[in-house]
Amino acid sequence: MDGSSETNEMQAELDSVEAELELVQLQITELLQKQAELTSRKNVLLERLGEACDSAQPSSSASSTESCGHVMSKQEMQHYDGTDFPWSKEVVWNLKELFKLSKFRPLQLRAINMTLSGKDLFLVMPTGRGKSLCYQLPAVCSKGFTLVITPLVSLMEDQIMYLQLINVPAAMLNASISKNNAKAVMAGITDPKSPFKLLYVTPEKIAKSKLLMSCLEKAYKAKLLSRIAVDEVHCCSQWGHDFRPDYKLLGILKRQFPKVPLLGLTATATSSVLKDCEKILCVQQPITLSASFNRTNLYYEVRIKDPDNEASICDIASLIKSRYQDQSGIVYVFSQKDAELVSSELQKRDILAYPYHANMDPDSKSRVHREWTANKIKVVVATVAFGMGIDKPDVRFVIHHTISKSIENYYQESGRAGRDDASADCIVFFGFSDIFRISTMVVMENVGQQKLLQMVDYCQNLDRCRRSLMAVHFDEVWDDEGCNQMCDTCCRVKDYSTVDITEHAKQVVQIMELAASMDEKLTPLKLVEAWMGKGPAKHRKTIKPTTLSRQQVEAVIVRMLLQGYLREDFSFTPYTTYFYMKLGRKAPLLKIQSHTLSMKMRITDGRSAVDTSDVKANEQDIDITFDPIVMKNGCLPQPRQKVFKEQRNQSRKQGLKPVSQTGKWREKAKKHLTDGHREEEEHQRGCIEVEVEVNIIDNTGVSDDGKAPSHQIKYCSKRKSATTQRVRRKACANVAALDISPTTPGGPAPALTVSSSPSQASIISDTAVKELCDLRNYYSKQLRRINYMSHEHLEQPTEPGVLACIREPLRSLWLPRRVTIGRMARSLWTRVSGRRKLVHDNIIV
Ligand SMILES: Nc1ncnc2c1ncn2[C@H]1C[C@H](O)[C@@H](COP(=O)(O)OP(=O)(O)OP(=O)(O)O)O1
Repeated sequence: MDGSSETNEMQAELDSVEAELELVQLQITELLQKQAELTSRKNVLLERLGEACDSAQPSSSASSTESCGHVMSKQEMQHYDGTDFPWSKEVVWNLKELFKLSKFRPLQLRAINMTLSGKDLFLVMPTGRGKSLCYQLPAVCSKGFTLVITPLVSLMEDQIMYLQLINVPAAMLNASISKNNAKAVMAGITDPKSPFKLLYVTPEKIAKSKLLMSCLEKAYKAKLLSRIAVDEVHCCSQWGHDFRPDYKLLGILKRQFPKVPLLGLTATATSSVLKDCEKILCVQQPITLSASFNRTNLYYEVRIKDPDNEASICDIASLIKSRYQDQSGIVYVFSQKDAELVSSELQKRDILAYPYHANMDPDSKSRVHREWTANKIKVVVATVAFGMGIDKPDVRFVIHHTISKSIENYYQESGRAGRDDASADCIVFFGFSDIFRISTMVVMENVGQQKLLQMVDYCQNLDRCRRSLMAVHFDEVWDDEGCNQMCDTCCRVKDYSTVDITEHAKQVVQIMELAASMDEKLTPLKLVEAWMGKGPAKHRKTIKPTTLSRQQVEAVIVRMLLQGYLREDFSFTPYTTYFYMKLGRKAPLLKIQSHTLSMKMRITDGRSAVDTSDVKANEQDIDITFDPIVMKNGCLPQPRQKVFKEQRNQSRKQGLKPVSQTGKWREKAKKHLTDGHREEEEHQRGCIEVEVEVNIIDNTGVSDDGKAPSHQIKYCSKRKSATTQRVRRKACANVAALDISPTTPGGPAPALTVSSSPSQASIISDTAVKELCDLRNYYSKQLRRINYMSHEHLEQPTEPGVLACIREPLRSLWLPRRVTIGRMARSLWTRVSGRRKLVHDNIIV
């Protein structure tokens, strides 16, 4: 054997050893993960066991549970549940006579006694459990007034209306009140007779009004400022889901008024978010009281959504008509367009439903809200804009037409049901394509993808009670027994069986590998189709079509995604986000003989199956909703009308050629390029020409949580082409001047017009130069700010050191939304590199 073949053999063996090592490493990681899960479960159980023993022996000593910052024994805690405080009689009297409530809910009395004792407190209580009472009642029992910081004017108005109704004097200061009114309120702050017991202000007011701060200073000196309540306190922290920059400046309150007790209230805050809030608000070792998030009166259920949008709305309509006749409810949808569509479809089916979304004028919004509250409207079909401040006690159902983007969001939204403690239902319609629809929207968020997958897991996981899956997100354990058959998984436990899906998963991996070998990327829909024996034959070759139903196919793919055998792959252009499937980290494990993968599925007639109606629906020609997932500004193409399906089927029957071979294509390519779709075309090489309607929604148009990007195009038809590089060049050359004219968010006119065919004189257009200058100015401004603030922080004796000087300025630094800056940078890069390439290719010099 010569030297070189020996080297080759050694190299080959090394490769195989390395591959094996990689597999072993994966198995170790899996086992470690399992170990971590079991250990954390063990710890929780031990803690609960300890608690159970403690409560069985009340005299035994003390372990601190609910106190986070400040260590307080259990006995000490329980002491605050008593009614032997100097203020207790007044508190109980006011509860009954003023607030007309018969008794306190869990933790309310403890929180009230603690804040009346002058302690700083964080109160974490589920939405609708009565946090407001914990500062309203103490306000009435104290001298002077309580300052309440609230993020929304509508929330303030709601509270003031309610307080006026029960004869508690309250005032507010915000941009919507008249100058005279504001003057009177300012005077009231320092009035020893305290004309109001509660003063509601926005955080912006605290940050910007020097007059307010000086009035509060005087009130503090005169001992009239009895308490500070910070509602939605999680808004202080960037790690919370609803960060507001002005909340960051509220630390001034505790610095200026150190002796005034502070009460922070929130429905959603993890311990790390609270730690952050503690620092931002400058409170020293506050006590944290956390009420259980388990809403025992809510029944949780997940239903599989029909892929056909119309059919899915039909399902919702018949559900409402059969189960909730004449009852009040909410249907949450993904987009404003969905809100309009679903509400009008429900109306057609005699359901009194109205839409609610951020793009409606304020009058229409408040009319819908008012009439729904007064039971004149039965159902509100809403985006997430219908949120804070919704406090209708008798909401009997909350249906999600599309899954929420995280468990926390779902908990909040579904939590609007059953606030009167009577039973209510929370039902999600879980659709395969919705996962990717939302995925592309949250891709720019910090842990958006991770949170979405947790929500998907909630919908798909039949191993555990829905409640217990939700509890993990609130650092709680809700036993399956504790669910009391109040979720569909617990109710139908006998209908489920664990199925070995290893062989199915292997087939999926084969299809993915085949696609990779052809240098092709598969969208989720293409993967489903290929596995089911549909779509281009090259995607499956010798791989046998699966015998599973479409719904099972989707379930297996989702399972593989959740477990890391598959993963998402995004591809970005300045205008579009593309979504594909990729083999995940764990995929190689499926090559090991002994490795198995299983999941629970519903059993009917001895086989894991789905409703026959669903199978039927699946056997119909499916829509090409995301083929590939062409996202315009974070929004997926919407299902087309039947007419388009027919057109498409017809063209399929006729047999389609790659469009680059048709003369017609050139015309189209030219048109599309002139329409400014050049970047999209680049991503569509190797695709079959199909008609897809792309739903592009502008900044005001997607899902009302501000994630919508910028272009103001409503709808457009788009062609996915099999164009080649050569064709594109040619088309490009045919086009004399190519204008890309994006519109700025909310602005009607195109903000920029960049010639993509640079003249002899300018390699980079004026607009691009302007953009570069703007970007440079922006960064130099931020840099100046960092310098300035670093200097300021170095001079602060409380937080010395280099770390503080770096961390603090960065904390309060204003940055544009991630999406905006990402898009700006990408757009700029595309243009600059495009021009650089042109120069390089000697096209223009
Ligand atoms: N002890 C009680 N007994 C009966 N009802 C109560 C009690 N305390 C409060 N409520 C009612 C009053 C309201 O209608 C409802 C919700 O109270 P509220 O203070 O608005 O909740 P919250 O502030 O925790 O919710 P959100 O997080 O939505 O702001 O509960």
